[in-house]
Amino acid sequence: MSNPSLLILPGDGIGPEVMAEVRKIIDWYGAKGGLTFDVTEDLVGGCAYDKHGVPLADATMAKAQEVDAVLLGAVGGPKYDNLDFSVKPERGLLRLRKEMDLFANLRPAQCFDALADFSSLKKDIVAGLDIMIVRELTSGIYFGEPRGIFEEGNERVGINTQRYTESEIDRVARAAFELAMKRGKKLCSMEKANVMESGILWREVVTKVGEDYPEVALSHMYADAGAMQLVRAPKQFDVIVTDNLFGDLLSDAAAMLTGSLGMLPSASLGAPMANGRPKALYEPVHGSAPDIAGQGKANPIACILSFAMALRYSFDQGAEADRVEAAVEKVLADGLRTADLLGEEGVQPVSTSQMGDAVVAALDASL
Ligand SMILES: NC(=O)C1=CN([C@@H]2O[C@H](COP(=O)(O)OP(=O)(O)OC[C@H]3O[C@@H](n4cnc5c(N)ncnc54)[C@H](O)[C@@H]3O)[C@@H](O)[C@H]2O)C=CC1
Ligand SMILES: CC(C)CC(=O)C(=O)O
Ligand SMILES: [Mg+2]
Repeated sequence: MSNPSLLILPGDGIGPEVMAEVRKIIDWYGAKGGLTFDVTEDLVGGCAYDKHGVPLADATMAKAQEVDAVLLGAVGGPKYDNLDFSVKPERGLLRLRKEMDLFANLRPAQCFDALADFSSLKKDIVAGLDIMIVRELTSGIYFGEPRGIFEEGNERVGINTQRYTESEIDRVARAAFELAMKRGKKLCSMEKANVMESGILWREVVTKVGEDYPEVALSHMYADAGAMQLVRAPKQFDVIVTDNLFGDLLSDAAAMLTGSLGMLPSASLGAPMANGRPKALYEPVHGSAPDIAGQGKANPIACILSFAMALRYSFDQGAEADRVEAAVEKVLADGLRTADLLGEEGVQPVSTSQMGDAVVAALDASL
């Protein structure tokens, strides 16, 4: 049987820095962990634009469609801010998500015990936190038409369109209910049905899908109140399902409950392939962090935990995913902190690479 295949797209800014640490873990699995992956690497984002004039070459897109899973670092940066929107680095990532049809973006926010003191919230509010945000990823306002900047009378108008079909809502709702069934059997759906027709339809369809999952306690919240509840009492939630834009915002906010944006992984999943596993792309929730890029300051844990999600969802290696997560937990419990996790007096930060090395050492110790 052939090895599982991985396409690695490090991208821009801190993307290559955090991905280098994931490569150490992939190498560790090849050498000692009994799992060998066929890895190919390619360009996405600004670096792809620099080489090909587009943020995602067709050949890279085709590779992404063929492999068992894609791992992505981050895209974008100030160098590309004034590019025409059609070739901006972020469009490369949007194209991957759309053409791979990765409609369910799983963004788990877990507060490791060692970081409970470091969260933006008080310790008792976040200790033991383990919630899952399911963000719809291939539709909504990031993709709806019409979009653009148009002339209207004697001024310009910027337009984006929030658009959801029933089937788009149905499939992401089902993914969220399935997850809720495996977790705490509680699902909260967030939209703005009070002011948006797409929100009204969202609520109707999620409620209908809920009839197929009578064991799951379904609730609905307006997304603005949901944002407030997320920082007031996050442990009231188990699984949250929401649209593309609200999910983008709520998951960055949830990251700070865990201590840092550098802690939040994600899995973007589509329909099952012939082998029964979903089409999938794994990436940290954070961006290319131009303010710290090239300085060895980036926290690689979000990217490492994204690889753990790949082990779980694409490679049927739940025990190995647990092993990687336990290794991360150990290095944090040992007191290692990248600069984004510093708060305590007198603690010296470790570099991106030292954090990756420590996780590999913890994997060694786990054998
Ligand atoms: N999935 C992706 O590739 C994403 C790309 N972006 C792009 O990234 C660029 C920068 O966007 P920003 O709004 O600054 O968001 P960002 O997520 O890159 O950074 C926000 C803040 O969090 C910090 N941060 C992020 N990741 C970190 C890590 N691993 N370790 C330590 N600190 C970390 C940064 O230093 C910065 O202060 C933009 O071009 C944006 O479009 C933004 C979000 C997601
Ligand atoms: C295309 C991305 C830059 C949008 C984003 O912030 C995200 O998906 O988290
Ligand atoms: Mg985002």
